[in-house]
Amino acid sequence: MPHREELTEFTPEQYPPFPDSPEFSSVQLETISLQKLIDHDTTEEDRVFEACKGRGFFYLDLAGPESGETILKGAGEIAQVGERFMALPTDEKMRFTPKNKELFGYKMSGATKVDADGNRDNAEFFNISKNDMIIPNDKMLRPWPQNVMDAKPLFARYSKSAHSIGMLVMDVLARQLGIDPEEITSRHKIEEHAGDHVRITRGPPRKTIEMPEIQTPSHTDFGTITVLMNWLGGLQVWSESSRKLGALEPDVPGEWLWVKPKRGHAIINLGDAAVKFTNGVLCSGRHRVIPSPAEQGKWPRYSIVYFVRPVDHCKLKTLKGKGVPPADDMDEEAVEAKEWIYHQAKGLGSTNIDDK
Ligand SMILES: O=C(O)CCC(=O)C(=O)O
Ligand SMILES: [Fe+2]
Repeated sequence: MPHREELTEFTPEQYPPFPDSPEFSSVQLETISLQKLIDHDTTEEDRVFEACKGRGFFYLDLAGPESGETILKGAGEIAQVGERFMALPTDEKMRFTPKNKELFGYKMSGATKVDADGNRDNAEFFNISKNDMIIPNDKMLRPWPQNVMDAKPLFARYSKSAHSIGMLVMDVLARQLGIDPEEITSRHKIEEHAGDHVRITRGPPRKTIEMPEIQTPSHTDFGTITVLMNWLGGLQVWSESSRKLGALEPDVPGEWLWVKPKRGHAIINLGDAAVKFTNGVLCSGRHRVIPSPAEQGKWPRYSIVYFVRPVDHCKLKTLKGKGVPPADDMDEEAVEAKEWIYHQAKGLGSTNIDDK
């Protein structure tokens, strides 16, 4: 295994700050304290509810609780695992492409269409299944690269912490909406198989000042809630919130606004399953990733995402609650989460997922 000195790509201590220029207009997001949510601070609970009904994105201050510290420290350690994996030859990485209608494994750069003209993305990512990381090696459902196996306890710890943070927020939202919190917890049991994964993304340094490349195309996340850690700019959100699911391009007029990385904080955003559960009361914000701005663009960009998703065999439907407008699908047999996520991913132009 290479020594620490050989890791040269993920060097957050060297990154210049996000440019302070009106050219790079950024979005104002609320900052919520994880500690206050754990303490059931009602003002903080109201604030998180408002943020999730609005844009569906907020910063989460991770300082204090053990789960927060695990994410803070663990994200950097996972990025180092990612740097080692991304440095492997392409043939080696392609041994881990997704199978079985799942999104776990490696996606090479260019595997996703970014627009109707068929232009392609230019970031690679690797998705590591939560379930395989939290069970003994002989029970795992697929092979993993040696450097992921070497860091399995780290992935297990990270997945459990991110999942618990996501569930804490969802519990607050359920109570605010009068949804029985058990309807949410039973659909997100950590030990049950789900599409949850840690995603390590690497985007290459920017080629030109005009930055025409798209690292991750315009999308809303498919799952319930996402815990994102990044160190360089590049993430953008669409200025207007929209609750329509699926389209590649924003369907309401607006503009892309930068989301400044904030040290010590995760960026939390809701996904389409949260919209579905609440019949559109909660919002899954549309976002994309382009190369980092100005001087920051000289570095390859790493991000570490954890997607909390409903368990494979639960029903994806509107839940009952006094704050949830009734919907047609409330009492009928609904589609199962695994199938629903597969179709959402296909609809986004992913060509690297397979139904075999
Ligand atoms: O890299 C980022 O900052 C965001 C990535 C993202 O939106 C995703 O992987 O769904
Ligand atoms: Fe995303």
